[in-house]
Amino acid sequence: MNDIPSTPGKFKSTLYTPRFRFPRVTLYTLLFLTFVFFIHFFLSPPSTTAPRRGLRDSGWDNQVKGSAKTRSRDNHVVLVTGACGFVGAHAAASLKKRGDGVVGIDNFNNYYDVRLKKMRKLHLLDKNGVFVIDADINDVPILKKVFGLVRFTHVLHLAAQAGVRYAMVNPDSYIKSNIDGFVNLLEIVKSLNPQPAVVWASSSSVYGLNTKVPFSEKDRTDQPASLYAATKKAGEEIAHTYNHIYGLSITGLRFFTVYGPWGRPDMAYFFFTKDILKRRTISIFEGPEHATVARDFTYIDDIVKGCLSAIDTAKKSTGSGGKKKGEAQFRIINLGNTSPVSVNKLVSILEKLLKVKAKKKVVLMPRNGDVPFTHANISLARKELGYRPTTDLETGLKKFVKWYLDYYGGKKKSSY
Ligand SMILES: O=C(O)[C@H]1O[C@H](OP(=O)(O)OP(=O)(O)OC[C@H]2O[C@@H](n3ccc(=O)[nH]c3=O)[C@H](O)[C@@H]2O)[C@H](O)[C@@H](O)[C@H]1O
Repeated sequence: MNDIPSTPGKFKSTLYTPRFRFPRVTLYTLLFLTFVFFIHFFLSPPSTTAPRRGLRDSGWDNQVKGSAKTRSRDNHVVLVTGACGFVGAHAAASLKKRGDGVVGIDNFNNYYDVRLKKMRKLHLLDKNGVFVIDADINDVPILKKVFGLVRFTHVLHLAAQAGVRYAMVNPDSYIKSNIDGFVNLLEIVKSLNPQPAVVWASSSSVYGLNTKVPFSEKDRTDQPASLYAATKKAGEEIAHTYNHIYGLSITGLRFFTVYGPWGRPDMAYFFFTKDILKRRTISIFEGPEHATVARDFTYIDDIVKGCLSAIDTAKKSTGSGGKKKGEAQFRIINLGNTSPVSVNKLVSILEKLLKVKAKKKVVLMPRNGDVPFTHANISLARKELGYRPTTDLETGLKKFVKWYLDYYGGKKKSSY
């Protein structure tokens, strides 16, 4: 009976009920803020610059998952970094064509013509259903998001700052991509469960001033001639550390001067072609005492076969969540052509294919990171990967020139 109010409207209770009243000013402020919030939320136009590319893109997750779907019995799901680079685009397309799940990532930097990277994406990747995330490998949140969306079995790490001579112009970019970026990627990969196996691009340039030919993986690689080479060599040591501490399965492939259709415009065979067609003088390097400068030019299709086979023969990583559970595979393998060709010969093949006589000047090789000679011993690649390069320079350049003329044929007035 005690609870029945004695007077209508009043509760007689022993419980203390605080009577709270907003001060008038606070109430008005709250009402005003709520009004502003609703106006902003419902009426403001959608932002055109997401705070971090991709993270707020609602279509992105599904595209990544779709692209990662595998049709092969091996169930390989591969993240390809540098997917719109020369080797990356070809490798990602080949993986997808054979039924692997493939997701690409590329930062589309402007080291060379970005349009070429976009055209590789269009012609080699979009066409084959490879989705490419526009992001840098130093972007931790993006990488974490991608690895959270998809359980990759392999990472084919081809993103890098390439080119030996440019290292004197922009040294920082080599550290950012080839060291920071690589470590960043490995840091994330090592903490995954399960950890994917890593296959990545090292370089013939690690042989530096080595004079013992052909270059074998056992030869010394402690005399780099360029910062590019030094960062690739550092990459090999870093890879070893992550293999040793965390049980990551890692294969480093030492590529020897890769060339072919959709190639890199900073490479000699590419800009020689352009300059010969434009009747500009090209410089042919020679060593001291007129020594011939030569390269073990390797055709892109052979390199791609080597990459795919490295993925297929990669053993599983043994660690998980950052803890090593046993010894893991660690490999470093040359991917070359085993038949060096002089730069002079390269030019004479181009002259024949282009039907234009080159204007040449022979100059002493500048001290800018170049080495006089490369020649791969590929015994290990044969044994480990069943690698057998089949394209000689003349055949490969023929395919390159055909592509070049098709690609640039319609762009006569552009300044490519
Ligand atoms: O195997 C690698 O790991 C590297 O291969 C490639 O480097 P390189 O083998 O040096 O190719 P590239 O520059 O095309 O010069 C070819 C030849 O032309 C000579 N050369 C060059 C320029 C010039 O003006 N004149 C000239 O004679 C020059 O002296 C050389 O003999 C990649 O760029 C590099 O990123 C890396 O992947």
